[in-house]
Amino acid sequence: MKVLKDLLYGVPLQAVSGSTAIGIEKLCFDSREVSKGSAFVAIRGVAADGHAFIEKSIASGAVAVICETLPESLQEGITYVEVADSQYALAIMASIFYGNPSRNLKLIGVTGTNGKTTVTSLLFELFQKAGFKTGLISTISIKIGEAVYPTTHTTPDAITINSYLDKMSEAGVEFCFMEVSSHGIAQQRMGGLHFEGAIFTNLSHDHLDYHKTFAAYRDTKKRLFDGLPEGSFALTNADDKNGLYMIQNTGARKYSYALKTYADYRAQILEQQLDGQLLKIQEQEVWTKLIGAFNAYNILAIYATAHILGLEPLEILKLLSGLHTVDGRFQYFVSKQRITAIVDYAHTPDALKNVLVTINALRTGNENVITVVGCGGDRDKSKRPVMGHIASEMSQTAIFTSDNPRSEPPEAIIREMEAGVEAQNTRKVLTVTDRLQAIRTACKLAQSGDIILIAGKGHETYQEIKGKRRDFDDYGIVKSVLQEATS
Ligand SMILES: CC(=O)N[C@H]1[C@@H](OP(=O)(O)OP(=O)(O)OC[C@H]2O[C@@H](n3ccc(=O)[nH]c3=O)[C@H](O)[C@@H]2O)O[C@H](CO)[C@@H](O)[C@@H]1O[C@H](C)C(=O)N[C@@H](C)C(=O)N[C@H](CCC(=O)O)C(=O)O
Ligand SMILES: Nc1ncnc2c1ncn2[C@@H]1O[C@H](COP(=O)(O)OP(=O)(O)OP(=O)(O)O)[C@@H](O)[C@H]1O
Ligand SMILES: N[C@H](CCC[C@H](N)C(=O)O)C(=O)O
Ligand SMILES: [Mg+2]
Repeated sequence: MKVLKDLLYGVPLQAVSGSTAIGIEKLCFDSREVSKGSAFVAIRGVAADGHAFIEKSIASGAVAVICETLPESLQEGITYVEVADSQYALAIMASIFYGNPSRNLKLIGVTGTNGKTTVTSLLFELFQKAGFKTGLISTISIKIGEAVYPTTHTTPDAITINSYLDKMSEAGVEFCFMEVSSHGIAQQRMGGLHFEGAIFTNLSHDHLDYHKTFAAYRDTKKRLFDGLPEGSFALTNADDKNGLYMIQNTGARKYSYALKTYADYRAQILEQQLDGQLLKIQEQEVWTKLIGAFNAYNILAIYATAHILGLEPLEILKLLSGLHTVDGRFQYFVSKQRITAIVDYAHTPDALKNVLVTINALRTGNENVITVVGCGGDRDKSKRPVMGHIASEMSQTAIFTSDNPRSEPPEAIIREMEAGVEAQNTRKVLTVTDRLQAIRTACKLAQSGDIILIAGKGHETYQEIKGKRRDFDDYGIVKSVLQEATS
């Protein structure tokens, strides 16, 4: 059992009512999770205000309440702690509750609009293969060595993060690679963590529904680097126009990587084909199964990180060439009819453009590119016309369909995508609201040699419509449709 006053060490307090020398069995930020002996942290969120659930949490057994505003009437026998920032308090308390596990291993955070899952997952694979016990916290899953755990967020809440870091530390994990989303930073989910280093991939349009302006989104990402402890490292993409800005105020050791400009770590693309590309990294050639300029950046960031963390260049290059593509990231197969189907998690304008640039560079003649794409509901609406524009401009046929409409009418989302299509491209666009039918349509339209891109959902195994999730797997579906066509 933990003692409340120990959990509050380092949390700026505004007022305390009751004893802090009490035992705490469980730490919660959701009243529905509270049980006897819990400390309940009330958070003002986007949809609700945790302060409204203080009484409910006490009725469920909470013995301490941490909040930004004390309730008007205080209950006897309950300890109330007023803090300026509940989210920060939760993060610090969660770290202490689990014994500050981030200090028992080397934790490396990866942030940026695109490439976080790719970079963290491949660093995980590389360090495992190099013989280290390794951990991963990513959009797809959480891993501790060979053990795999499902996850709901790219960056989980502070309690979940610390509970997994604790498990990792118990299992003897030496390195943990973790995706750091802008929502995670804004909500201080990493508040009490000790980072060994952080990596910046790139910055482009996303999540403006939440951050409102691009500058606010950018500055949220920068906070990860501003907060790095002394002795840690900050690695940035010097080709990205915000790359140097990200690390300008950090106290960490600074490193950069780039394909175009001067940087500590440099790479060049020598050859490119569907099953891989040949890169030159720091004057050494290496073959990788991951294609596209965007993946050259990812591979270079991985090389630089492994080098900064002490691996030998030749060993890194050998391991890099053995890395597999990440689920749902440029995951492809070629059917018997010689149709190439690619499933990719491009759900931002920049990612969609990068993937289509890569695909178009693979065309040798008159092959058609058929893109099936939609945009998620209840999320950044301003990316919809931009993605509609890119898909119609860079494909011979674009089939606009549903992604995860969530609570929005799918047709309304598609209308917003259509608004970005230029007049000369409208004849290239088909609308098939049902994603399964859209994939079937693409398969029917494709001729031998053509390339089908199914973008936006990547590894996801569900589709969320009107708040309900049903099984859905882009890769499994396109594979079975194309195989049925030949059987
Ligand atoms: C908009 C957003 O990010 N919301 C996250 C946030 O919720 P919130 O604090 O706004 O929650 P809220 O529903 O307003 O409720 C406020 C408080 O009241 C509490 N409550 C609520 C109801 C109740 O009965 N009792 C109770 O105590 C809630 O637990 C909460 O503490 O904090 C929660 C706990 O950490 C998250 O689960 C939740 O993620 C929602 C589900 C979500 O969809 N988030 C997405 C957008 C997200 O975080 N995405 C990023 C990826 C972005 C990227 O790819 O770059 C991610 O890291 O996954
Ligand atoms: N370095 C990169 N630069 C630009 N685009 C990229 C890069 N790496 C991957 N992409 C594109 O972005 C998509 C998502 O990649 P990935 O899942 O690695 O990003 P992420 O940052 O983890 O995304 P999320 O914010 O959803 O967690 C890929 O499917 C690909 O289309
Ligand atoms: N990490 C992204 C995932 C979007 C994936 C897309 N398929 C959608 O549902 O919008 C986000 O939180 O916006
Ligand atoms: Mg991710």
